Amino acid sequence: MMSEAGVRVKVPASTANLGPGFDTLGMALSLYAWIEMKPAEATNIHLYGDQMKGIPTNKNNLIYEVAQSVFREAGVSLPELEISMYSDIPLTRGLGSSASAIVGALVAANELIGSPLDQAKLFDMATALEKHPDNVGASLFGGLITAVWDGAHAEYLRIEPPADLEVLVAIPDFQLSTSKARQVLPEQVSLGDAVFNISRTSLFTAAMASGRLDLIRASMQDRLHQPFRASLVPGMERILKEATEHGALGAALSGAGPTLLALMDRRENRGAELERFLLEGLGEQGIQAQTIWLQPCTQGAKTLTINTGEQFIDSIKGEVRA
Ligand SMILES: Nc1ncnc2c1ncn2[C@@H]1O[C@H](COP(=O)(O)OP(=O)(O)O)[C@@H](O)[C@H]1O
Ligand SMILES: N[C@@H](CCOP(=O)(O)O)C(=O)O
Repeated sequence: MMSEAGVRVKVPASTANLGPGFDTLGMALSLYAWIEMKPAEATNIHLYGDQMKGIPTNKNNLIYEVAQSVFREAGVSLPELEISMYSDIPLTRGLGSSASAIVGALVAANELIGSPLDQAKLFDMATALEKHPDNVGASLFGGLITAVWDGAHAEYLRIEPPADLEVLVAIPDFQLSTSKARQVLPEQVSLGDAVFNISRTSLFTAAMASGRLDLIRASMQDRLHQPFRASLVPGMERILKEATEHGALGAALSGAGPTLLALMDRRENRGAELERFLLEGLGEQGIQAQTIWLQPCTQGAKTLTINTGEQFIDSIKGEVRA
């Protein structure tokens, strides 16, 4: 049944790959976007927050287009929508902004028309749009996910991240689109490098599933994408190599970058040292960055209650970062 009052969805950011798990591993993070969607007489798109600059507010908007793909799939016609969105997820920095927008739009549009599509269908649609299941899986299901995609269907397993895991991200002040960061990757890799990554991804996944934070250092290593992307993020190579000497359990390029991510055990008391190391490592290369401490987010995209008369932006004020 159609929800005339509209629906509101909160969706987490995500970090993909976690080093070795290229296009496979993703983890939801405690940084969020909110999307509200209502049936309307004419389409109107309101975007709030500094992160939304430059995003179209007409029917070319990704949220609108994704919503229409849900309606098409469900055989429903709903061409005019009122959409509001606020996001704390920086665009084009490797924190899954496009995945969270896609997942938020899929979940909101589906809920708006009475949820005819199940989660598995939404995951397939999200992966087909994003082209890899890692970010969208994390934003949809929360926690750490390991996923496979055969071009039509995605399968995943969700792992509860260890409770003591903390995440530090250093977000450089420049954008790097995922498509540009994929263009530098080789078409073929050696058997040795494939084995290197399979073994680390397997160990990392098993370590996370069993709470063995001590195994992150050995397993958060990659030869498939980070070495090729290093030239796009000056300072990254040294930071990834030396972060464990400054309190990190391990470090990686977040998604396709340029954000760098370090995992830490919250019982360690070396957060300030690690933060300084990341900022100095980038600063030496002339790159300004913002650091944010985050937690793994255990919940995926969720629908929120809309109270009568409550304005979208007022309703989320207490929760946004800025
Ligand atoms: N809320 C949104 N509405 C419309 N487009 C968005 C939204 N969020 C992200 N995008 C699109 O996704 C692009 C970023 O995707 P990508 O290069 O994969 O980086 P990332 O997902 O790591 O932020 C943006 O440049 C923009 O075109
Ligand atoms: N596996 C992808 C992940 C891209 O993540 P994003 O957050 O940068 O969009 C890749 O490494 O290309």
